[in-house]
Amino acid sequence: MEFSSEANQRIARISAHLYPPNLQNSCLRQAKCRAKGGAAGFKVAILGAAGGIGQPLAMLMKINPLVSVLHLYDVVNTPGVTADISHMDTGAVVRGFLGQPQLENALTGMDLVIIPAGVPRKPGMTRDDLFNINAGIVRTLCEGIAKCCPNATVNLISNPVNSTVPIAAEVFKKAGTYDPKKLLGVTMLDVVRANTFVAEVLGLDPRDVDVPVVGGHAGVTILPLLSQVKPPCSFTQEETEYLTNRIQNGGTEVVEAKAGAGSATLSMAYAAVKFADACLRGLRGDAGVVECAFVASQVTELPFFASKVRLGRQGAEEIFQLGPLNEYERIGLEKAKKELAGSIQKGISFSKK
Ligand SMILES: NC(=O)c1ccc[n+]([C@@H]2O[C@H](COP(=O)([O-])OP(=O)(O)OC[C@H]3O[C@@H](n4cnc5c(N)ncnc54)[C@H](O)[C@@H]3O)[C@@H](O)[C@H]2O)c1
Ligand SMILES: O=C(O)C[C@H](O)C(=O)O
Repeated sequence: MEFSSEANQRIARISAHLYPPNLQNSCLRQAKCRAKGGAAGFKVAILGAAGGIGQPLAMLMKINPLVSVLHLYDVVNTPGVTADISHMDTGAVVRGFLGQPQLENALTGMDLVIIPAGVPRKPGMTRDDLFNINAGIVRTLCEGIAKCCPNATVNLISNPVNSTVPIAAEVFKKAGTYDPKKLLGVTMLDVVRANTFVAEVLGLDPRDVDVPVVGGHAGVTILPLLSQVKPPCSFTQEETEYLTNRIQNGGTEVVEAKAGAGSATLSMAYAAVKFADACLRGLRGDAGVVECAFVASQVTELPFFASKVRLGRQGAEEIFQLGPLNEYERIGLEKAKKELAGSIQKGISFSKK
């Protein structure tokens, strides 16, 4: 087979990694066609793309018109997932990368890296029980990001988010590439759940409801600000307690319902795409893109905290204060900060070992 340009040679090399010889020609043909017709847009990598979140997330990002190139990386099964998703007749060019030797190629040139790599919970576990396995996975992947796409925005999904975000920050600091505006822990699922549960109670369409959820992403660190719900409304004490408890335990509700088969994947993929799309609109320069995320923060005395952030060309360009809290929320905030402090410190200590 002859390759006339450097781009074709690259496609052929990738194809040779991913496909048996009889499929390499068709892969090359497809990639060439897509590359020629490829729309202007952002380059996005998903790390952990063959997993329960990764697969539907990859499918939804392939539909996103802001994405021109979609890299799917995992330690297993990416050839199959990539072949499958690449048949969708949408604009993004999809390429698969399998295993650690291909991590650098997966990351080079990316604008946005989304990380759902790592093990999920089983019933009876806390998110912190995932620390021992997921901390090392996140550290390795972030070392790759620091080396190959140090300016990329990172959306970190892997649990425990309250610790993995501090780990990522330490990796980037060590590499000299840390930009706090570009490292975002994904807490969007808490907001998605809060909107849904609050809408149920109010008898509204969830698309018309906006609930800020601040703090972190585990148990009592998930703090819905029900006094700031839009449209403005009020709740009885019983409703407040029911909603706060359901939002804080939404993840556990799914883990128990799945009975050993993992945690939230489909609603998480939806939430991850909603958040990634907001990041891409910010990168494009759209005005007024505001979402909740777990970021480096001065909103409290803790070094990281989830709150509303304005997403722009530089990432989280503005971090909003919490606004007025009622007594119930002030008590919740103190509990959240106490637990968060330990989880953040655990992540930082892991990275300094
Ligand atoms: N932030 C959130 O709101 C939120 C919501 C749901 C799940 N999660 C977390 O997301 C993570 C993934 O959940 P899932 O249900 O998709 O799990 P999963 O086991 O179905 O998929 C994880 C994928 O990661 C891959 N992986 C493992 N090690 C890797 C490595 N070193 N490099 C690249 N890929 C690697 C696995 O091969 C697998 O395909 C879990 O930690 C889970 O707790 C977070
Ligand atoms: O609950 C989990 O373990 C997964 C995730 O963090 C969730 O909130 O669904």
